[in-house]
Amino acid sequence: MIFNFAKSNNLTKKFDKVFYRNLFQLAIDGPAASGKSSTARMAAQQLNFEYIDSGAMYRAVTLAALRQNLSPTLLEDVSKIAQLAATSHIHLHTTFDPPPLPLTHSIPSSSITSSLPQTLVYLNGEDVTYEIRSPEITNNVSGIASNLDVRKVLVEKQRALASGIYDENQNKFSPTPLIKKSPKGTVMDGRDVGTVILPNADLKIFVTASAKVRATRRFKELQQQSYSKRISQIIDFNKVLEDLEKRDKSDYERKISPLKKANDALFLDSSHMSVTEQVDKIVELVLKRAKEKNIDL
Ligand SMILES: Nc1ncnc2c1ncn2[C@@H]1O[C@H](COP(=O)(O)OP(=O)(O)O)[C@@H](O)[C@H]1O
Ligand SMILES: Nc1ccn([C@H]2C[C@H](O)[C@@H](COP(=O)(O)OP(=O)(O)O)O2)c(=O)n1
Repeated sequence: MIFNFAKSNNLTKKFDKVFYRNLFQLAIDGPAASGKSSTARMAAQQLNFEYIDSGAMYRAVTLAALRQNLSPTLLEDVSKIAQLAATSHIHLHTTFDPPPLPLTHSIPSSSITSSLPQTLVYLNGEDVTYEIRSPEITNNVSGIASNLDVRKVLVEKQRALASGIYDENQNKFSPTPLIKKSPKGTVMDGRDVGTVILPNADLKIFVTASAKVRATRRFKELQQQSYSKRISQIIDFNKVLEDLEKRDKSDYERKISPLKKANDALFLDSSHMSVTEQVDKIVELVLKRAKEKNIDL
């Protein structure tokens, strides 16, 4: 099924007004490993907000495309990838109380993050949470994300998700709001949330850190993943840094929706901040903005 964009646009506009009148929208953008998703999830937990990981949706489409041997550089494959983005059921579920990771003697206790919130990602009902973080997907996602047709489809779904009118299980837009629990707002992170997806967000934060700091974070994350999967794998820091800089270049320089700070976004350099400090700062900025705008959180 291909979405009727004109129709879904009208729906989005209509319910943006009705449903989001009193809900807070927080947009967080920034380069890879700046700490967007982990801190956005923790801030969402503290604020009772819904969390939407827009990057996970690009990753899920990349996985679907690679499984069908489709390449974003081949003209004949491009429309097939956009079609896959439209027809795939991508379901995000953030759990604030995840089950503990399997313990092995080789995991340093400092690296166990089981008490942190996690976002489970389902592609057509299959749990692909870990698969979409593999180096193969990471190295191919920029090519898919720079495709205009894919972006049109996913931006539409992301806006509808933030407005509570997209049913991820059915892959359908709904005429009535779907969020069953009552979050006080939405936080979405990505590259174009403040500039394209939610241009009227109540607060926009552009978070970054130096490439070396970000590569160190990714390096530690990859080491931890190989511990928990019980595989001994040599991870080369210079390769992690090189891949990250390559992806930065592609995210910043692409023609469509490049990674860019929105004019009205606040800049947050997390190079010298701990995760807790970063979360506290985000929560503080949200509470301050909500007070200024008379939004009751
Ligand atoms: N301020 C911080 N200090 C140290 N590590 C951090 C910080 N913010 C995030 N991290 C860690 O860095 C890694 C990448 O963070 P993540 O939130 O996935 O980044 P992004 O979503 O921007 O790609 C994660 O392992 C996370 O726990
Ligand atoms: N709103 C978004 C979110 C992500 N993307 C692209 C850019 C990134 O290279 C990929 C993956 O995003 P993701 O946030 O998962 O990547 P990192 O965790 O920051 O490494 O998707 C995008 O183009 N627009």
